[in-house]
Amino acid sequence: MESRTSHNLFEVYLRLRPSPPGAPASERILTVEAPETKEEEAQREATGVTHITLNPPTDRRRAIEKFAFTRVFEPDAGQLDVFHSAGVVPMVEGVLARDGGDGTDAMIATLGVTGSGKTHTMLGSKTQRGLTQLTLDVLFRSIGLNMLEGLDLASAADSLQASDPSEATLITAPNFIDAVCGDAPGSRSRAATPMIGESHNHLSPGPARRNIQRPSALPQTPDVSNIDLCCDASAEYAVVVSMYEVHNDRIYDLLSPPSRNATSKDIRRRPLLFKSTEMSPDRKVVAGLRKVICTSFREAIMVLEAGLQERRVAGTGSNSTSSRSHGFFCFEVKKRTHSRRPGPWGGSKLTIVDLAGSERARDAKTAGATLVEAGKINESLMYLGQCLQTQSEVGTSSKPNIVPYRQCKLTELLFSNSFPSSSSSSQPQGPRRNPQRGVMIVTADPLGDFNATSQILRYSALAREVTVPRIPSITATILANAPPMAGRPPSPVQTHHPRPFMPPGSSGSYRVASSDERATMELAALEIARLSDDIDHLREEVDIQTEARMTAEAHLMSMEDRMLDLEASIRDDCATEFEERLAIELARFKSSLLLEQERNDEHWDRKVDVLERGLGSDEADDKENVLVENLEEEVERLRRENVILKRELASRSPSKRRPLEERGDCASSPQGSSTKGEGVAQLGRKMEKMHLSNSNSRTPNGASSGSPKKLRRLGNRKWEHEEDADLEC
Ligand SMILES: Nc1ncnc2c1ncn2[C@@H]1O[C@H](COP(=O)(O)OP(=O)(O)OP(=O)(O)O)[C@@H](O)[C@H]1O
Repeated sequence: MESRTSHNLFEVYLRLRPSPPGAPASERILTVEAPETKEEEAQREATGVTHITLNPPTDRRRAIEKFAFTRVFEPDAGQLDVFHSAGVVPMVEGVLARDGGDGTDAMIATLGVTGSGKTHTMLGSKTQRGLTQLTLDVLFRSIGLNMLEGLDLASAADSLQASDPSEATLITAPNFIDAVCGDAPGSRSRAATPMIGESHNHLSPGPARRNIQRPSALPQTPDVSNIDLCCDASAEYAVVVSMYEVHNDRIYDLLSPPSRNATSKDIRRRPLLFKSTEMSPDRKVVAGLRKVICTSFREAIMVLEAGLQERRVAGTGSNSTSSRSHGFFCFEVKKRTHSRRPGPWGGSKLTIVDLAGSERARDAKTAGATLVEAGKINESLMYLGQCLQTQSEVGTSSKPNIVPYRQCKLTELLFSNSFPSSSSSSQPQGPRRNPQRGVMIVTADPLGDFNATSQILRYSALAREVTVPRIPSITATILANAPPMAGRPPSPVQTHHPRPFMPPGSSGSYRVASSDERATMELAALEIARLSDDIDHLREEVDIQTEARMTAEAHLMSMEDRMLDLEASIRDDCATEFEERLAIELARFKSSLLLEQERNDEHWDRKVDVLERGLGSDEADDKENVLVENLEEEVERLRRENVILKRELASRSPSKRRPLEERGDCASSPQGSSTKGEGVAQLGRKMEKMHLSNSNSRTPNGASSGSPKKLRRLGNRKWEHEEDADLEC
């Protein structure tokens, strides 16, 4: 079996946890086999142990499997052994990029069954440092004097914030620590989670959160002060820490306090988005995190402790050590040229991942929400397993290997930086980043659950071989039915190691049987062997089917959850759209109502106009009527005057009695044959005519030659003269 290493995704190491003292060695399911040849021994000295054997429990008839890893750490391996042998130091060197440039991202992750030692490996214990502390110690020590100083921090914070592509809120470590530690004044108040894109002064204390205790003494062992790496001498550095967890396929910030719902007063954590940014279109980032700028190892450890506490409390509601979520601890090593006019910030990041432990729902006896949670964890680990298996199949498969890492948040976060970034069309000049270097430390308990351990090993091993197929122990079966041999206890070896079928009688230790009996026994043995084979087959089938059913159930649960989410979002969308449309329709209705009102008003205005105009024409008619009345009055008056004049004429001398006839009556009767009666009637008509012509030809000053007043004022001489003329006629 060839163990092969991958340079693209992860180097996979297996770490066996020590067994409790007094545990029976016979129950060990994982063993490291001793080298059988000198060559094997030499190779082991050079590379260390690379294979592990998985022995099924004795009550099961399953094949013995052998798994290959980059290296297997036996139970006695300490934290420092793992730190050195897993190649953490070269990874830190890659992140520091001493020869200039941005460096290479690094990721160290642990994978294993619950209780197998993942957290112990990554975070250590009260007395021992884990890989995280050791790595950070080396990192900060190596940066040394090139670390940004306190005085420069204020100005650097702004530029760090500006260069961050993840819409994060940056805060300095002293302020963050003051806000989260129980001894900080005013730290008891809980402020809201900053919104995405929201920023506040990174020098002011950020919102307070759960109170944590300042650790009085941090573990000092193992000591890594002898490891001294070089950093880029021409650069100044800052370390930006962010922490988040993946729980039920959602990402939550561990450095932001949960916000309190305004209405229900519930404390809620807002899930974050994992999205592409303009600055790095082909690389995704977790958007909206809170990040803390640390300039010393101690600060980084304090921030780490705060995030871990949040993870414990938020994940389980208690300070339980069991990880119910996948924890991501990111240390972005920012660097820029160290000169009077510093250049832009670049750098790379080191991510430490403490994955949740896989657990068999049947064995863990979980129920309800915890079962769903366990289902989600198992589902995400199954997807991770698929990705890792793709890596192990690279050498054996002729098909192009596409890592299916987009199936869940966990694998997206773990693998999205594992491939070289292609410069996008929008940024053709953009820097081309190296794929991250990844180390996966698989932890296993040699005394742990066989099925769970077997599944994890199958997922993660670089290669696998079924080395010793277990043949049913036919002889043992037959011998078990045979009468015990006198004076000799049955050997335990017989139950563990297959032996070829020995026909009774070939050895003196068996009783001599007749040929018939032998033939029957041989047939029986063959039948038993066949049945045992069938049973083995069926058992394996059942195991596979059970595993598949559990996976399907977990998948179903997650799908149901997604459906609910989808339904909720569709409902939200529908409600929003309905409200928008309602608002539009209301606005339209209001505007048409206004228009209608305006039209009505206009209509009424026009009606009023018509009415007014109608009333105006009536007035004109009235004026005409008044004029007619005036004329009638005038005629009446003239008639009266006429009567008066007639009376006057009648009272005058007979020689002067026909003055009016002189003025026109003679014209109407040129023959002079008109009678006296006709003359009087004509006079009346003349008078009316005269009056009308007077009224028509009235001069502006009111003077008229034919005015009756003037007529009245005519002197006697005139009348006489006129009368004379009449007479002449
Ligand atoms: N290599 C080791 N040396 C000493 N003790 C260990 C080692 N590995 C694990 N342990 C102990 O085993 C216990 C369980 O380990 P740990 O909490 O690290 O498991 P885990 O895999 O992180 O579990 P979970 O998935 O539930 O978080 C702890 O008490 C730890 O101290």
